[in-house]
Amino acid sequence: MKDLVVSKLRIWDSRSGAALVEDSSFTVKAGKCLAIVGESGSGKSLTCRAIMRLNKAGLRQSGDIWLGDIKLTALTEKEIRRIRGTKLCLILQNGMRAFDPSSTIGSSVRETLAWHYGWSRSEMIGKMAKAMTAVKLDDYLRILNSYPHQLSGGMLQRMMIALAIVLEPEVVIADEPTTALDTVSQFEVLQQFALLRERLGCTMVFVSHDLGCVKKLADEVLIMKNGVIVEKGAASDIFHAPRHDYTRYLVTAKTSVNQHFRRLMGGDSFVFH
Ligand SMILES: Nc1ncnc2c1ncn2[C@@H]1O[C@H](COP(=O)(O)OP(=O)(O)OP(=O)(O)O)[C@@H](O)[C@H]1O
Repeated sequence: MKDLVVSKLRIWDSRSGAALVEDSSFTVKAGKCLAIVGESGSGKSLTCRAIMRLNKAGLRQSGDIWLGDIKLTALTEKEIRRIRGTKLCLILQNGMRAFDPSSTIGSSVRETLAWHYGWSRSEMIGKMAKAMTAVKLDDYLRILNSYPHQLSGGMLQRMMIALAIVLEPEVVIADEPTTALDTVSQFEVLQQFALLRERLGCTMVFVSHDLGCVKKLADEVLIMKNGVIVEKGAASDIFHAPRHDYTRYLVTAKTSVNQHFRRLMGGDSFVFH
């Protein structure tokens, strides 16, 4: 396992020249989970996509990104494509957009796995069945034969986690993977992320608006505002001794929402700490 190092990342719109992410530097130690938190439009997704080298053509980026001794920003398109999936895996907010809507889940998965590994069809199904059982997708044949629109958002997210289990990447980047889900599915998917980390020992970058999720998963937290990192540090410090006004605002806002909810529900048991 290797550290993921982002050094002086800058992203801008090549047409307008507008800076979207400015001088962003951070390290995710091997096996640790970094949460990126910030309001809408603060540059969280662009940062994740820059690591994957998946930002749109109209955007430019400078700065270096390393995974151990591999300089991701210097790889050719062919080389980075090999690394996506095997070493880096991106899990998106909307499972519907991750799978081809005109193919069954099984054929999308087979295509991804065949691209990376020379497994036979039965080997692939065997591995996926095991991984799907691990994320509580029990009726695996029915699910593999379904189209994305026939599955719920929570099932599609768990399907992506199952795929990550099979691909065993070194780094999992999850861009708001629970935002589009109802509260029960959010809780279940979050549990699966915790298990994924335990199982693979992978490094994780987890983008979330939800400080409850962040508290559950993250070792380190990075707070972004208007394309700039305003604070970074150990999760416990961010929650208990935030230094920046904006971080204090986020933490206080969460605490007051929780207190309000607690008063409404008449106790602690419903609050997601
Ligand atoms: N392809 C693009 N071309 C131009 N500007 C873009 C492009 N993609 C994103 N942006 C802009 O870059 C800024 C950061 O976007 P980004 O998607 O990283 O925000 P975010 O923090 O992930 O927000 P959210 O929580 O809403 O997903 C926003 O102002 C957005 O409008």
